[in-house]
Amino acid sequence: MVAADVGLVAPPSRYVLSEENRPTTVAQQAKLVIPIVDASRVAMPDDVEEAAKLRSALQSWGLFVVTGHGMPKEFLDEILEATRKFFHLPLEEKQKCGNVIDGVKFQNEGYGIDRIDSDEQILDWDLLHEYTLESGRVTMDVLKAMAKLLNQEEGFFINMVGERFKSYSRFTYYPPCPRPDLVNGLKPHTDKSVITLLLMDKDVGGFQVLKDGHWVDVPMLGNDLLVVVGEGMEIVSNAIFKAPWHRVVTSADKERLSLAMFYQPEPERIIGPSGMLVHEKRPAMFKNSLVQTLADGYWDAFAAGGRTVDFLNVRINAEADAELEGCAVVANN
Ligand SMILES: O=C(O)CCC(=O)C(=O)O
Ligand SMILES: [Fe+2]
Repeated sequence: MVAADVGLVAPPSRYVLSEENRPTTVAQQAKLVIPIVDASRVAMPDDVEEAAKLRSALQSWGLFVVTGHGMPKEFLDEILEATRKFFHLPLEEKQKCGNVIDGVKFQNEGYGIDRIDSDEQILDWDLLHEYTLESGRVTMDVLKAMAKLLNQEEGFFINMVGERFKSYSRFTYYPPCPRPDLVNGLKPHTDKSVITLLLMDKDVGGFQVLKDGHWVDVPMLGNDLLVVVGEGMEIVSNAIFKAPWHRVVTSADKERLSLAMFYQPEPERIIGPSGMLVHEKRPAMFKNSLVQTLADGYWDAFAAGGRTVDFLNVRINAEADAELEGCAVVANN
């Protein structure tokens, strides 16, 4: 690109990050391999080897690639294709299902910045419904396996968050950006969910996770999904499982899609560290909070570039944030 072109294709200035917050070259790629867990194996009661992989993935990353989830390639392709079709509709069509009512009131469902959902007519309801069921099954298996890692009965986390706990789907479209070095696709954040299950674009990468103070690329996963621990899990597990910081960087010439399913506790529940995981050597790391309060605080925390537990002063003990020490990118954001 010649210098004169840069001005023409540069992103609008309000998207351009200050120098210290720009996506930097990703470090230490060669030595790092994102952990992989087989969902069908981890659901087996006696698969000690797979349970050990899950433990190590959670301890060192807070996320992992999930294989063996049983969803056929054609099914996942169909979902991504329907999502793409929706985002390619003219703006007026997409705005018919906008997430702002009467130009003011922001609602959870709809098309818009930050919170994006599907138009059921385009991304047909049956398809999304089936995906919700399938991904719910995978998530339940993961939650059961996580409970067993802590020597608790299978339903430990599921009961804590409530059997009616909710899944929100968020479809995100990242247009190509001529200067990926200057902007975020999605800024650094932790999820507020208990668990997030992510179906990512098969052709365009961009997801990065903060590991030991460095941003690390999560490669494209094909038919595999990504499980990400959220702040809800961090709270109920008394910070034994921690929510990783992650972000998305853009591509100069390709659009990117993702579909995130966020599993969240029933809004009227109070959540806090489980009594089973609080003891003399490990006091409670968080106060109890109403789920709805955490949910409401999330977007303010996101806007401020922080975590909900910190933004709402839910954290009692600083230990849970050790990973972030020395990371200017997030601290300054
Ligand atoms: O688009 C992605 O791959 C990640 C999305 C994400 O992290 C989120 O929606 O919370
Ligand atoms: Fe996220």
